[in-house]
Amino acid sequence: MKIREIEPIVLTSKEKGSATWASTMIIVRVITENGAVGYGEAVPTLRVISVYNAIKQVAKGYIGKEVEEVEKNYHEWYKQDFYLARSFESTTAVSAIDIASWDIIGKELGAPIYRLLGGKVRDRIPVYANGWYQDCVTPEDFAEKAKEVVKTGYKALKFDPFGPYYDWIDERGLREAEERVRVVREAVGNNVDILIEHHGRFNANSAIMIAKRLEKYNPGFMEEPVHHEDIIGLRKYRANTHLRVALGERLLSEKEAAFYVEEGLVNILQPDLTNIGGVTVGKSVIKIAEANDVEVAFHNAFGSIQNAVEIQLSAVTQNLYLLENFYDWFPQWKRDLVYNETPVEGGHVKVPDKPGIGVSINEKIIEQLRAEPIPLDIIEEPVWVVKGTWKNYGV
Ligand SMILES: O=C(O)[C@H](O)[C@@H](O)[C@H](O)[C@H](O)CO
Ligand SMILES: [Mg+2]
Repeated sequence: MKIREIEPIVLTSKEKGSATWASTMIIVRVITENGAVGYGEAVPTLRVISVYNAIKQVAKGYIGKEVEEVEKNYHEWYKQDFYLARSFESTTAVSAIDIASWDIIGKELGAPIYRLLGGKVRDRIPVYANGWYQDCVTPEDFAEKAKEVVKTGYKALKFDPFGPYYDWIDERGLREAEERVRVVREAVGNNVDILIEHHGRFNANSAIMIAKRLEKYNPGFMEEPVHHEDIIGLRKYRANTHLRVALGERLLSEKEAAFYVEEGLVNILQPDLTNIGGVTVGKSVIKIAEANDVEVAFHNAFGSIQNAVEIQLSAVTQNLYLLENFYDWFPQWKRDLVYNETPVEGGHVKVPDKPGIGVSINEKIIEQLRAEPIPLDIIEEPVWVVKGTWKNYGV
């Protein structure tokens, strides 16, 4: 089936997400010559306009191609683009089109993606909570909300306890971060995994000081402890702490993921199907991790189509640690977009059996919330921060 049309669509609403960049979704609708329709999702961040335009450019390479030939189509674009693995805009565009292609293939064959990839190894996906700590500043704020989260059945939660500290941290920052983590540990008990998000913003020395302060609370992992491209710093960090490192949300290709895994720089890999190359690249990255005793916890911070396809891949991942989950902190419209077909129950999501990405798309929501891509305003609290945890801090 030849691809006839590829349409990028920006969705946004007055009802916002828990982080600024999560308030918008960029989705892609792929239509074949015989009228089959599939959906994918791309990453918004601060680059809504450039991603929207990148999808239009990448589409030129996919229109007229056989939708089933996902491997060939990916490599054809890799060859054309030249800078593919260096361009987030291009890889997220390819990823979204690839996801939509798999959606179409699954729908044509009447099979969910997990069946096309060898079948599921589990029926329910264990998830961890993120996005739950909006407006938390004091240790008590964090403890109170953490208690509510575990009450609903979550066995793991992630948060960033470092407020507006950036690049380096001082004694006050260390003490306050420790206090937040200490009270959360006390609030949730010892059977819940506490996952520490650094958002890739510290130099190695500060990250090492943080690790030493927090190790007594047994964090499940330390995520992106140093700046993304600081491989020297990451090596230094690895040499100075035994804590497990999680990273992967900014990896843009199979080779890049292989490098981190094979160099022993990561314990828990967090590939994001919406920018690493979709299902086509994602399925082999899982295998690279598995062969090297690295667990997988897909990065899943944007929208309900990303969530749906990552549930499918989590179902086939033997070495799955957890799937990230914002679902309970999504604005309602994101749940409505997939008819709320993937709710979290008792810290798990049931793997849906519908074909393709496993959920149906509510076209009415698309028509209601479709928006022009516009530049986002730059405000003090960066787009990746869970709202209200930075600007109210008072440094
Ligand atoms: O691991 C993650 O989920 C990412 O680092 C981010 O996507 C943020 O957590 C999100 O922006 C909320 O702050
Ligand atoms: Mg992260």
